[in-house]
Amino acid sequence: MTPVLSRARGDGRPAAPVRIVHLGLGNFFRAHEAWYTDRAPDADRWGIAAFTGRSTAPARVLAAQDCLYTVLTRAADGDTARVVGSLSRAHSGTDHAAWLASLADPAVAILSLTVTEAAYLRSPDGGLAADLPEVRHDVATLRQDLRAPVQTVPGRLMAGLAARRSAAGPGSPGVRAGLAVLPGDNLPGNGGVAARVVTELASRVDPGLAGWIEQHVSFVGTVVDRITPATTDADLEPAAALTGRTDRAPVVTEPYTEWQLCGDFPAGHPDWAAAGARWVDDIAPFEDRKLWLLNGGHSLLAYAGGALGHGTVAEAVSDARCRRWLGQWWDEAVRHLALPDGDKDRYRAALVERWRNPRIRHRLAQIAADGSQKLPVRVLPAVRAERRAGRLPAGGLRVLAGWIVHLRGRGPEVTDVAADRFRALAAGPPERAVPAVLDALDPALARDRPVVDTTARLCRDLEDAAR
Ligand SMILES: NC(=O)c1ccc[n+]([C@@H]2O[C@H](COP(=O)([O-])OP(=O)(O)OC[C@H]3O[C@@H](n4cnc5c(N)ncnc54)[C@H](O)[C@@H]3O)[C@@H](O)[C@H]2O)c1
Ligand SMILES: O=P(O)(O)OC[C@@H](O)[C@@H](O)[C@H](O)[C@H](O)CO
Repeated sequence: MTPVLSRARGDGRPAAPVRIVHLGLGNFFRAHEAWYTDRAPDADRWGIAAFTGRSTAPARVLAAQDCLYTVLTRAADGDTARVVGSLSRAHSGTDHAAWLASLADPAVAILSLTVTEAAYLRSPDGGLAADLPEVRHDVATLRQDLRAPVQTVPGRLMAGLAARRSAAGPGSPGVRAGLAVLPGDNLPGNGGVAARVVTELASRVDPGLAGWIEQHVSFVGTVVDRITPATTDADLEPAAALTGRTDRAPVVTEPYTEWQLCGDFPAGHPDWAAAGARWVDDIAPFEDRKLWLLNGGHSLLAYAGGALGHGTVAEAVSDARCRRWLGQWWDEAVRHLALPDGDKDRYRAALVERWRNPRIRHRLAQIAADGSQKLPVRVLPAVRAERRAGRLPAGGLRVLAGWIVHLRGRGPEVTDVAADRFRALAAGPPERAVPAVLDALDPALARDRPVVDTTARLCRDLEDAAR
């Protein structure tokens, strides 16, 4: 029988001392930040302690193989494998004591997270959604006891930072406080978003902590790019064939990868630049390029392609109708991207190649989730910019129409933090549903007659094409 991955047998690298604590032990983190860390020349000094969201299974499976796992880089013509050893510890998210202790450790320099867009719990104005029951629960709990288990991501971050402040307090003068928070979710200004929800929560619980965070914690903005679909059982065998080891938790990803970072690391960081990451002074153009062209394009394929009956990105992008719609959306979006034309053209061409890779099975259902959180950042900025320029952007409106058709029951099943509200708004004839959904996304769009009429027409066209 093929032996299980094991450091004692010489697989991966020896576990490095923990200097990074990560929340969200998902596939993307393992194919991206942990992979860059493993490839950094100073990897032997930067171990990661990673915590799951809520489930205990990923931590258990990884711990049983010494926290080692295989990254299968899947090109159109074959796989290559790398055993990644940068995870030094894997914890269940339910182990709150370990979370607090890890962040109190003065050797820890970075708190990173990949928790999905929805988990930041933002209100429509971008601040913390303080009225949500789970946020109210965390505020009440933390006011009583800063070490008590909490439910939300902002609550967990705040509790961890409170533990760090206690460890660095006057009683422990030698303890270094400085820490960088490093989000890896697909949100514009993700560093600022994380800073805002955590500080707003802290202000409600312990205003002194909010001030301490401002003084000691830096929030780094990032753009992350590497298509990483959910692993299936069919991926276990190729991983074992390439490494000669049994791995119950391999990750499949594409060869293409990018990582832009912008911000300070008060207590240092691995030499990620040597592994291919790039530090930039202005991250906004890279965010727009990634979120509008890739993620916005993905959403178009998920909703419009899903309505046509496609199940994966590769299937949808092979459909000439979807490719025409993509081109239309991209032509609109790139007019508002502050990057050289050559860069935009290269990114577009690369995207089509990346998505055509038939060996990456990226399910449209995975991408379709949480449209209510994603469309406002992936599609609406370019739609608004086109309207300001006096144009009617049918490509962008088709993404919105696709989502409305999806909410009305076409394509993948609806999974959304606000599913009930948006499904109810999207019910009934398109003439009523379209302005109702647009109004919830942005009231100005619902007041814009040509936008409403065009979106309703695109909805009807898609529903006809889906029949
Ligand atoms: N998969 C990709 O191609 C990709 C690429 C770029 C960025 N991302 C970003 O990474 C995120 C995760 O993607 P993934 O592919 O790893 O998904 P995944 O399903 O493998 O992992 C999601 C992770 O988020 C955690 N999580 C979800 N809700 C949470 C909550 N309320 N509290 C704490 N943790 C929570 C889960 O526990 C899990 O660890 C995406 O939502 C996206 O923002 C993904
Ligand atoms: O993971 P999400 O839901 O933010 O978005 C789905 C995909 O568009 C996304 O995961 C991309 O694959 C990724 O952003 C590529 O870098």
